[in-house]
Amino acid sequence: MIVCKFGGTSVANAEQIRKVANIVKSNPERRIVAVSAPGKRFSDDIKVTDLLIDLANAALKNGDVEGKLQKVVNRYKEIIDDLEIDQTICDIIAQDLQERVNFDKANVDLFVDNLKASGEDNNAKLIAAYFNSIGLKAKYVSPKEGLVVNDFPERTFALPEAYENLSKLRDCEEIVVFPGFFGYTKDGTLRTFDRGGSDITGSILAAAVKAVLYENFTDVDCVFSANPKVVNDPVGIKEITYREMRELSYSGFSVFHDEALMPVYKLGIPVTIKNTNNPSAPGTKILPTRTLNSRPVTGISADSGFSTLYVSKYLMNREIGFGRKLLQIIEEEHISYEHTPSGLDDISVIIRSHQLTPEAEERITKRIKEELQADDVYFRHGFSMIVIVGEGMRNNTGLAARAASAISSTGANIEMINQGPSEVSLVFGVLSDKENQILRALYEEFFSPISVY
Ligand SMILES: Nc1ncnc2c1ncn2[C@@H]1O[C@H](COP(=O)(O)OP(=O)(O)O)[C@@H](O)[C@H]1O
Ligand SMILES: N[C@@H](CC(=O)OP(=O)(O)O)C(=O)O
Repeated sequence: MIVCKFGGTSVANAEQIRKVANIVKSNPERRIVAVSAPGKRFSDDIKVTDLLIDLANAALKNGDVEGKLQKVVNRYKEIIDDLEIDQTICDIIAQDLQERVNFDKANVDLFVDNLKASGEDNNAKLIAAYFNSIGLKAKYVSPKEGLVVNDFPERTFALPEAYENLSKLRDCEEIVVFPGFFGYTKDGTLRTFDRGGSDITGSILAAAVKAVLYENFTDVDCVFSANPKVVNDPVGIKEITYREMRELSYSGFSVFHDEALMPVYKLGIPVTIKNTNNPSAPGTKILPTRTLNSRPVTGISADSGFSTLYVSKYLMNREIGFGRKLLQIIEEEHISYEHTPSGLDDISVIIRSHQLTPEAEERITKRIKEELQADDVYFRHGFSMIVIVGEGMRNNTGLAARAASAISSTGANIEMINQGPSEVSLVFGVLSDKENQILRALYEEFFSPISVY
């Protein structure tokens, strides 16, 4: 049994949904299909999820609810008309959206989650109806039927019982069409995963039914060794390990959500990234292990939106518990951290900037000064992390020097270097203004002139 996930670009309009049906039809092993909300049809288009966030904000601030709701309905209506499926589904979608707009607004996050999730929920109903209209026996299955997630406000994740509950989908006679991106808490509250979280749903389903393969369909032939929107014609990756992919998707390879690897990783279920627009291309295989080739670096990613908290104190290294106390102050603000590069008397904590507010920064700074008697404490913003990843890196000397020299050729200053103990990745913190230039310079250093798949 194969679980497939089709991303927003693969279900953005009627033409794409026809391709999805053909892909599902072409292999009888494809029994479970997770779908996203309609995504971008062209580069300046707006994803349905973003239209829904806009609608939710209008509902919260007494904005143009009717106009924004109609915009969402129109996206579905166009698809329904083109696919020539029963029009009643359009009325069902309009009514569903109206009900969600009238939902309790006491908890703003849960209200927005409820509207956001309708993008995939309604698309799954629509796609199941289309499959049936062309004789492909299919059934819409709601995440209410077992995708149990944890309670608010912690980051959303599937509880262990979700896997047991969803395992029964194995026995479904029809093709299961399952909406991505959300689940329900034990008391029936809807919660979404992070943006891009339909990848996570597909992975949970694959693990639950113990699929032989999780196929993730998107709009590129494979995972490339660098973002194709920044680097011209990057090398395609044929095989990549879970941990290489985890590092790369964490730090900018938006093609696959980093949290989506966990459920399949535990069971060793292989993942392939494939193109809905070119399904015969072999795609990229994500596997527990791979044979190393002559190239030490598998991919280079870059992501912006980082801040650093800098703390210095003379004789910090002698003070037992300094690091723990510092991280506890951050924990008490419900903030997670990414890296902690340190010297003898100073330490930096790298944090995703979206978690910070001026008030939180002030509180943290004050507490570190008062409680830890630090000499110097301040935040800096506007950083990017550039990550070089490869299982072959640990057997290669001089790699960090080559990377540093490529970065310095752009005139950028390296603000931070971090190498994890597994030596599968090397992280450089730089100011964001040179991010793309640095990515291109590093690509040139490690991949040119080789440009074949
Ligand atoms: N290293 C990479 N390899 C392939 N695609 C990448 C990479 N980095 C970023 N991307 C982008 O990821 C996009 C696919 O992800 P996404 O937009 O989430 O698709 P979907 O709609 O299928 O969920 C590609 O169109 C590509 O621009
Ligand atoms: N629609 C949601 C979830 C998702 O996974 O979408 P996509 O498959 O288009 O990345 C989002 O935009 O975040």
